[in-house]
Amino acid sequence: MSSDKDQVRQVLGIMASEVRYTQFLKYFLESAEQQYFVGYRVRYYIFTDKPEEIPLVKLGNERYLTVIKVPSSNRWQEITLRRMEKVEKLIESLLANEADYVFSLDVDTKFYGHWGAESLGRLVGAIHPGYYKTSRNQFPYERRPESHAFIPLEEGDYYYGGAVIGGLVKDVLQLAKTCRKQLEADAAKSIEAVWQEESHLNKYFIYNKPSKLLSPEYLWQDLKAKTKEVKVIRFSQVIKNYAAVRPNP
Ligand SMILES: CC(=O)N[C@H]1[C@@H](OP(=O)(O)OP(=O)(O)OC[C@H]2O[C@@H](n3ccc(=O)[nH]c3=O)[C@H](O)[C@@H]2O)O[C@H](CO)[C@H](O)[C@@H]1O
Ligand SMILES: [Mn+2]
Repeated sequence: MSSDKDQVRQVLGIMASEVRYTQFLKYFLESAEQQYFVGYRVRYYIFTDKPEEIPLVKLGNERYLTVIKVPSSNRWQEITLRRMEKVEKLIESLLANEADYVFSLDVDTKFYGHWGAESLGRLVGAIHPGYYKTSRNQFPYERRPESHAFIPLEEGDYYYGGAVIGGLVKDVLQLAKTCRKQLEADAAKSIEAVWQEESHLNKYFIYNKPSKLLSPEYLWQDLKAKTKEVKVIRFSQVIKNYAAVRPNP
């Protein structure tokens, strides 16, 4: 696959920023302008219940931002659960003919280092920074057989973070659609997977393996101590006061 700049029509970042998460957007966008696909056509899509709180950030040449208003939720689990549905709808309604690649990203994050074409692939996942040293039977996969996200102890390759999902628009659509259906099937049985959409993502990746794995360089957490093995941190979750930013405990 060539990822030459002229052959990539557009790369997109999709993120949810609901309830009090708009406060993270200024740093997210400012740092993305410095690091994320610089030199490519990029369009950010931001889902929010508070469009008036989206900060004005100066965007570079051929970089655009679209705000999509969504209803408010009272449960943070609801917000993350519905990300798959948002990604699916957005790709179906807008992106199919507009872009080649898409990434869904958490907004409570900052870019500290270059993130470019080396991250592109048909289907892209990132290894969760909390579990790259953990053995498989300790991964926080959904372990209740009643859930569609269920993974038995002897299955699975890695534990992937829900904060970074990417790939070709067509492949990300397939992922989002499948996970959305599984989430709905669980909801119909009144079961919510232990890590919501992240649990379903992990299940999907067992049977539909990512063609590219991003190391925890691409998904770090500011609160984690620096380690010898991860030398460059490119994208990292900021430290947040969960009680202050989420709508419920
Ligand atoms: C590092 C990583 O992989 N983090 C994942 C993890 O915890 P996190 O603690 O990172 O979850 P989180 O609170 O950041 O929520 C995920 C994302 O949902 C959005 N949001 C959430 C709550 C809210 O009130 N408003 C709002 O806009 C926002 O874009 C946020 O970045 O587990 C979540 C599922 O449970 C997601 O899979 C996250 O991606
Ligand atoms: Mn997050």
